[in-house]
Amino acid sequence: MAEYVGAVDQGTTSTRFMIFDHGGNEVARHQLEHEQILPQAGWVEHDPVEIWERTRSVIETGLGKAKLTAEDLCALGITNQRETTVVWNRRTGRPYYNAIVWQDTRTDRIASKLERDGHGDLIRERAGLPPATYFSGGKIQWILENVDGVREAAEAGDAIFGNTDSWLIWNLTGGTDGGVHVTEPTNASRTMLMDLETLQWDDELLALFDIPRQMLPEIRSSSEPGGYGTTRANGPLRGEVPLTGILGDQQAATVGQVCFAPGEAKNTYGTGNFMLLNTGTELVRSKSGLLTTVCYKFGDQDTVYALEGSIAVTGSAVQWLRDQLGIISGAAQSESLARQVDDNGGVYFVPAFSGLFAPYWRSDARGAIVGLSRFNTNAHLARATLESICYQSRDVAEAMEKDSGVTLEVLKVDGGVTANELCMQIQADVLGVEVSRPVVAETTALGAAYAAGLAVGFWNNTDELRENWNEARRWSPQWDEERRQAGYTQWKKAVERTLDWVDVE
Ligand SMILES: Nc1ncnc2c1ncn2[C@@H]1O[C@H](COP(=O)(O)OP(=O)(O)O)[C@@H](O)[C@H]1O
Ligand SMILES: O=P(O)(O)OC[C@H](O)CO
Repeated sequence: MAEYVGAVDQGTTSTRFMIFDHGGNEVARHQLEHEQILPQAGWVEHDPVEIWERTRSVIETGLGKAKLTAEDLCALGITNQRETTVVWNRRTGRPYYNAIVWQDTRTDRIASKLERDGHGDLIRERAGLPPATYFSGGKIQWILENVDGVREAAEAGDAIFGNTDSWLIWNLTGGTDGGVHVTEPTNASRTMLMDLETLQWDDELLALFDIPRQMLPEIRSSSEPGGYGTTRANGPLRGEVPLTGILGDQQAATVGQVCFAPGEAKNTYGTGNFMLLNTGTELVRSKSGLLTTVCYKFGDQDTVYALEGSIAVTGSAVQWLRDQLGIISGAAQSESLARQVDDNGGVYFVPAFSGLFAPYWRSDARGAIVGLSRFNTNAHLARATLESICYQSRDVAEAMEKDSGVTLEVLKVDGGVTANELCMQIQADVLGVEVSRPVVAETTALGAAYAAGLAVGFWNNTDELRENWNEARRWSPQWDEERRQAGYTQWKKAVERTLDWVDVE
């Protein structure tokens, strides 16, 4: 009997392969970054061929590090950056264009026209999303309209779309030689093209973007007992392993954090931040700027939904301090620099590089550093950057409490930024709630492994998974209410200053 489950986590900045045992413990991992292609302001692309090559490499090396073979894996799960759009030719296997990444804002005119033409309410009602550059629908439309030959090929059934889950599964299952073209509801719910209730592509939504239905992958479940397909013996695993789980990365982290009960929430701190609250089988429509999304759909069980607060720029603001400003040499130094001061010295930084996502949804916003005086130093800017991560999280937490009626008592956290102890302390202070980080911080890959392992009976049910979760570290609020409120009031003023900056009409 195979004793392990494998998971590929295809993220915004890197691709990881991880192997877990039955206790949810990490057995091996390998990770490789890929290039961030920034052709002009607001555009962000990835090379899909590079992503597939990195995926092959991390699987081969990860398996080698663990001294395991395909026979040791009972199943393979995939989790991925959501929304990022790949269109490729099913006969040649070649992408027509680079992947257009979720952060890319080139479709701002498409999104604002949808609202202007009065289609916003239909999209909000049926897909659970506001018209925004973030989601895949506009990105597919942009490729159809701007890349030669794609529309004809799409109508002929040759040009097909996928998020990176579909792209990798198609390649892992044989590519041009019988690759399967599938996805599942957590990814599909981020396209603006799926009906949240039927979990099927919706013709009325497809018509708004003029997207031929035959481009789209088949929507299966997130944990598929029969499997979507098996890996090929000539592929990176050198053997046939059933592919049985797919989850968008933020939903995977929710599963990895075992938020299986309504009212349980997690916040993942990576390139951006994503707070998800499990709302059970009830579809809660947000009135406060959150997204309604599918949390997971395991086999033929009822669909579980979530409310999500998506924040575009958090960890990537720390990267900006390193790469564009050069005031730190590595992400971890943001902590030591910020610790040189006791507070932000009056400085607030709103990193609205891609406009503002939840709960504002303002593509006309751009970044601002406000409150500067001659007294301020790099240390204040580093501190303001960490605070911006925490204040943006408070914005979405407030919206979540309003929409759901749930009061957050403890926030489960994960992701790269949670290595920053100061940032997590500020988070507890800004929210006024306990913040808790688990022992296995790689909750995204773990969630994909859980989805895959549940499908093949490696784990019997979600109760068994709960037993694998253990707390590693907890931060308690230290600020008094007056300081908390004063800081948040200033933050809201700073956000106001970023709005209505670019003309998207
Ligand atoms: N010690 C740290 N302090 C602050 N930010 C950090 C730290 N370590 C990593 N990061 C940030 O975390 C992000 C990477 O986290 P990760 O969870 O790997 O992201 P993703 O899955 O989005 O690629 C980067 O944006 C990086 O700047
Ligand atoms: O790859 P991450 O961790 O930055 O997550 C990206 C999100 O899925 C975008 O919606």
